[in-house]
Amino acid sequence: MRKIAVLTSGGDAPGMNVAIRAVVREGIRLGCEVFGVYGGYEGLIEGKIRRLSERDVGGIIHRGGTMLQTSRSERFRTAEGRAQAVRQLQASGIEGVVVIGGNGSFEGAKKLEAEGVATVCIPGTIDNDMPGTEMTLGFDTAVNTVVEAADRIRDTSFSHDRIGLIEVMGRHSGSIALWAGVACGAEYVIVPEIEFRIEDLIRKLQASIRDGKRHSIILSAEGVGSGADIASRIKAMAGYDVRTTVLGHLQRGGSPTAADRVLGSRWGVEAVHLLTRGERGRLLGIVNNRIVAHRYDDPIRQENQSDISLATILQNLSI
Ligand SMILES: Nc1ncnc2c1ncn2[C@@H]1O[C@H](COP(=O)(O)OP(=O)(O)O)[C@@H](O)[C@H]1O
Ligand SMILES: O=P(O)(O)OC[C@H]1O[C@](O)(COP(=O)(O)O)[C@@H](O)[C@@H]1O
Ligand SMILES: [Mg+2]
Repeated sequence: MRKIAVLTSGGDAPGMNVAIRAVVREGIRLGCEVFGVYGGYEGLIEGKIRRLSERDVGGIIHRGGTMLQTSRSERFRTAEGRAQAVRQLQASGIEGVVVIGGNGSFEGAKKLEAEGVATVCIPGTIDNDMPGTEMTLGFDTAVNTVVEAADRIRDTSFSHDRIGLIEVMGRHSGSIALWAGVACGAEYVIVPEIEFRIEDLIRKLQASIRDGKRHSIILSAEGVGSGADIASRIKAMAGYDVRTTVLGHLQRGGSPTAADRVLGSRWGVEAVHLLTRGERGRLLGIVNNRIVAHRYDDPIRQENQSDISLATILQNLSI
């Protein structure tokens, strides 16, 4: 395979640029022509494809977002849209595509593979909700961003004897809330994977207050609903002063952590090696710090889908 392309799709994630850089530089090192598709699957349909040099991916290793930009493409969900995408690749003589994205993008990559295009998928999403991997690209950075914010909110919550409720991202996943919750010493975490009873939360807050601690940090994942609604219910039932912060897209940007930079580099290089060896239809992952490549048609185990044992640790360590 001599012509390969790389694209980013779905929600952006810190570290996507690192993976793009690795695909381009390793591809060229091995004698390939490497193309960037601009704007995810939507850009592919529109033929926004440009050859990239090693220099074109200089100065991006430390930058969040994706230099190729991304999209959520309704057209790519249709057979006509995908047929147009395949035609665009054929017109440029591209035989293999590295797709960097989340679970939706992975579904798209499987469809592209079924249409005859060789694909390898790199799990890139802050949500950490993909099968076959203990970690997704961008998750570590997002967790660190949340921890930094939560530390700041704890400072002011302590000063005012308040409850700080922080709503974090995770479309259907509590992973960010669980990891950041343990890391910032949160008193409570509310995630879609665990049934939430507001009475339990209020009992815990009351016990803290009886014990002389009058501030607490609660992390709620967006998948359980609005943090502001939960805060209103706490106020209505127990009368506590609760301030809500929705971190939102703050969590999606920013410079990737070293862990994400190393992961993105390893996956980018591996994706190129697979395609140039003719191994296609693979979803990359990391398990026990080893890079793995699952075949799309293998039953892919979820290695670490929201480790809810973290909620028990958090519960037992917070007082
Ligand atoms: N079942 C599917 N078939 C074809 N394309 C899909 C499918 N699911 C998702 N996609 C494509 O992948 C894009 C990104 O998916 P999305 O779920 O929004 O983000 P992410 O990949 O970050 O999880 C979608 O906008 C769509 O173009
Ligand atoms: O970019 P948008 O459209 O605001 O989407 C927000 C969603 O994207 C995420 O930030 C990341 O999810 P994906 O990587 O799967 O797209 C979710 O946590 C959130 O629910
Ligand atoms: Mg997703």
